[in-house]
Amino acid sequence: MTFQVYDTTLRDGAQREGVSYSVVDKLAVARLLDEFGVGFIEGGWPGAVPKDTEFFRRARTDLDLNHAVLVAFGATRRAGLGVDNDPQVHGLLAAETPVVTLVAKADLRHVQRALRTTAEENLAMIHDTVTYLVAEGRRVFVDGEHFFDGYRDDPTYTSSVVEAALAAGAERFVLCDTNGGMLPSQVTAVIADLTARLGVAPEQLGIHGQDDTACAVANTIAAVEAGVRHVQGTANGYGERPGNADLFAVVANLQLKLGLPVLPAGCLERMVRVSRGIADIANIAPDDHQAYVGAAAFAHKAGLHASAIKVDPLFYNHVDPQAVGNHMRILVTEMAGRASIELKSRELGLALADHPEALNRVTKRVKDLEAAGWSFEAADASFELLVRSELPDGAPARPFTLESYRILVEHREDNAVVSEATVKIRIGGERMIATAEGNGPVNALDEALRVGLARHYPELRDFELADYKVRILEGSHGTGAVTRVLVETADGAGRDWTTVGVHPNVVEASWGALVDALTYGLDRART
Ligand SMILES: CC(=O)SCCNC(=O)CCNC(=O)[C@H](O)C(C)(C)COP(=O)(O)OP(=O)(O)OC[C@H]1O[C@@H](n2cnc3c(N)ncnc32)[C@H](O)[C@@H]1OP(=O)(O)O
Ligand SMILES: CC(=O)C(=O)O
Repeated sequence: MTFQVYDTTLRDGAQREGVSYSVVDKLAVARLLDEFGVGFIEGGWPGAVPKDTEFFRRARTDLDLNHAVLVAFGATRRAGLGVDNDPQVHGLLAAETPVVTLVAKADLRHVQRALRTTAEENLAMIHDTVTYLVAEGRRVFVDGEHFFDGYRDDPTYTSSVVEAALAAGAERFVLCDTNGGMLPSQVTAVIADLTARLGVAPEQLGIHGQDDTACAVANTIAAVEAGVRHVQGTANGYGERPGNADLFAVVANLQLKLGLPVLPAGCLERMVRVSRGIADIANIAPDDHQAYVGAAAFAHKAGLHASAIKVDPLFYNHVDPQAVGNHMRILVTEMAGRASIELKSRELGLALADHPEALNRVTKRVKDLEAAGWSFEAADASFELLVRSELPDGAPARPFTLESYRILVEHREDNAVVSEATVKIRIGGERMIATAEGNGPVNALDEALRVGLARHYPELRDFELADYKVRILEGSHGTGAVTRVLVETADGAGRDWTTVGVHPNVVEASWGALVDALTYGLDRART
């Protein structure tokens, strides 16, 4: 039986608190998932959720899928109602998908107390709905809701649910850990017990894990190791409560650890792009620390790690980051040793390794500055200026020399608060005095500096202050508090860079970061 990778981002993933996709969003997510190479995209519950009904209607004309087929999700017929007369079942047919997934109760307690029906009627609901849809030409999967809890409480009844679904023509019966309470060893044991009890092949089963014990991915892998060949999950693990099994981690583990080629060739390398694309559409900030796809998934901070990575990157990476479309990064912080500094410099195109004395000096300066409050981890541009200042060619010269700056903050009668900055600078032999207003002292200072530099450096027109972060750091060893400012600057051509400044005075800390930002940006624009 072929391996089935089944995505439910658009149905179970949309059950995450705070997520609300438009139809256009859903279509865009489906395209990304198709690019990623999943076999099945569960688009939603047509007939129950109006947006999902519309999604399936639009999908017929607007989606041109290469790898995946669309799946409509819904429930078995209602208790006591003929399947022919159940509007919800009609909604599933009207979606015109080749596959339908039915959620069915697999725990007798739910049957009796939540559905308020009998054990037999639940089996009949499953039988009737599956046979009806199969007769209508649909491939049918059955999601056994609360399968594992039901099996623990009453394995005989829960097994009869599996049997009923498969006997009626379901292609796969999906074991759902709906409450997400399972552990991998328990999943393994239940699958062995169920398959022995029923004499079914594990390949006829699927797995759907919720992440309430933070074991959804592990449970999914355990199920595959027990023979299951259908895995369900969502992009980035989005889903109800803590979420679902993260399909990216599941698929990467299957391909890279278990050697199962579950995606078409070339698709795994798209994983980071697809993950971030879906995060954008869902309007959820990507989790930098997410396994495989996070920006920090292959970021190394400890000096000892970097020294081994210099010998072989795989000494501290569990896989080649490029296999999933990610890349390794070396972070320069107080925990850096010479190897980290050398690797980071190499990443920036600087041959520090050829200058061992300079390497020693940079390492010492980084450690001293970090101890004083600097942070180079996110400020590559300041780090580059520092390294270059120790190399024979030197750092780029500052575009001006400062005579002085002054800032006034004015609280006016109408309660408006306006800042005004004046900078006095020299460019070559020329003395410039420039004044500007801003909505805050740093904004005013930035504006005044640009006014002063504009005639000599017209490129500055395209630079903009994209982000500004301030952090007050507690003093240590008898020193007072200092302020760290990170400034992100963009050049309007898709490039941005970050610089850092530290000082007890927030304006002076900002000034340091601003001057680094302009020095770095102008040098890059002119070389
Ligand atoms: C584990 C999961 O995540 S499964 C996916 C769950 N997703 C959703 O619930 C999102 C979409 N849901 C909806 O839009 C609505 O809940 C609807 C349209 C499905 C149903 O809405 P309503 O008719 O107003 O019913 P309500 O939500 O209050 O209750 C669910 C009904 O479905 C019945 N039901 C629940 N599970 C099943 C099932 N597997 N098979 C058949 N009927 C079921 C319940 O018994 C209840 O029936 P009742 O109204 O006769 O008591
Ligand atoms: C079907 C499903 O989403 C669950 O049981 O968790």
